[in-house]
Amino acid sequence: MKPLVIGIAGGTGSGKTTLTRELVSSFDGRVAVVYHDNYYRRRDELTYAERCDLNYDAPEAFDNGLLTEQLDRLIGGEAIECPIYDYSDHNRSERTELIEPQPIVIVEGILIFAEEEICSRCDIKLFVDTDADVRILRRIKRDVLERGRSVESVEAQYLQTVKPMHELHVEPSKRRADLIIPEGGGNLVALDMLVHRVQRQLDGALDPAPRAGS
Ligand SMILES: Nc1ncnc2c1ncn2[C@@H]1O[C@H](COP(=O)(O)OP(=O)(O)O)[C@@H](O)[C@H]1O
Ligand SMILES: O=c1ccn([C@@H]2O[C@H](COP(=O)(O)O)[C@@H](O)[C@H]2O)c(=O)[nH]1
Repeated sequence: MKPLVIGIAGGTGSGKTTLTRELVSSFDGRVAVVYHDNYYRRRDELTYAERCDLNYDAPEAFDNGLLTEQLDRLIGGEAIECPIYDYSDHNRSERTELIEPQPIVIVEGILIFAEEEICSRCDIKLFVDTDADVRILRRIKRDVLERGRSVESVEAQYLQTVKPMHELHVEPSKRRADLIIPEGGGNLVALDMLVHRVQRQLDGALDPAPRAGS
């Protein structure tokens, strides 16, 4: 049977990964996760300083051809060797990760609904909605502690690219979502409803992607 593909989008720091982890633990062993971030383009031709100045919040920053090709293979029941991205180096690492096919495939990333070819492959589209001030506070903390950045660099990047690209690409893509979840994985009511819905689809009690009026 074709796996159920769940897309999880939302701004940086909104809580996408937290929601993804909640779903993975709710459907233990039955979920494959594909992070759009792992498909940032390889930029070996640039120096580290040049890579620091790139715009990582526009759709062109990603190798969407590779993502859709690998996603289709996963949906078709094949394992994939997914690239692994190194945020500290602003480049794709040499390592890959084996992802086995599962009944549920989660695709997560800030811009997945801004890309028709990814959006159209998602049976359930979730958008995690969190206020911008909360997101930037979380991002400063995470980027300094986990991604090797200074507070000054996070501030500069946020004002130069992250915020304008969020307003141009991420926020409008919210319209394509089936469900908007305030605060993502911290929203226990939404999580509970979502888990029940996914379970019913796995049980075959619902059409794969039912639409109003259909
Ligand atoms: N509902 C929440 N309440 C408090 N902190 C949260 C909540 N959701 C996520 N966080 C924290 O915010 C940070 C960013 O969350 P994460 O899920 O990684 O966001 P994203 O994947 O959208 O960038 C993490 O440190 C996470 O623990
Ligand atoms: O080299 C890079 C690649 C990406 N980023 C930033 O990452 C976020 C997306 O990750 P979230 O986990 O959704 O926050 C995006 O806003 C990019 O700006 C980076 O800083 N450097």
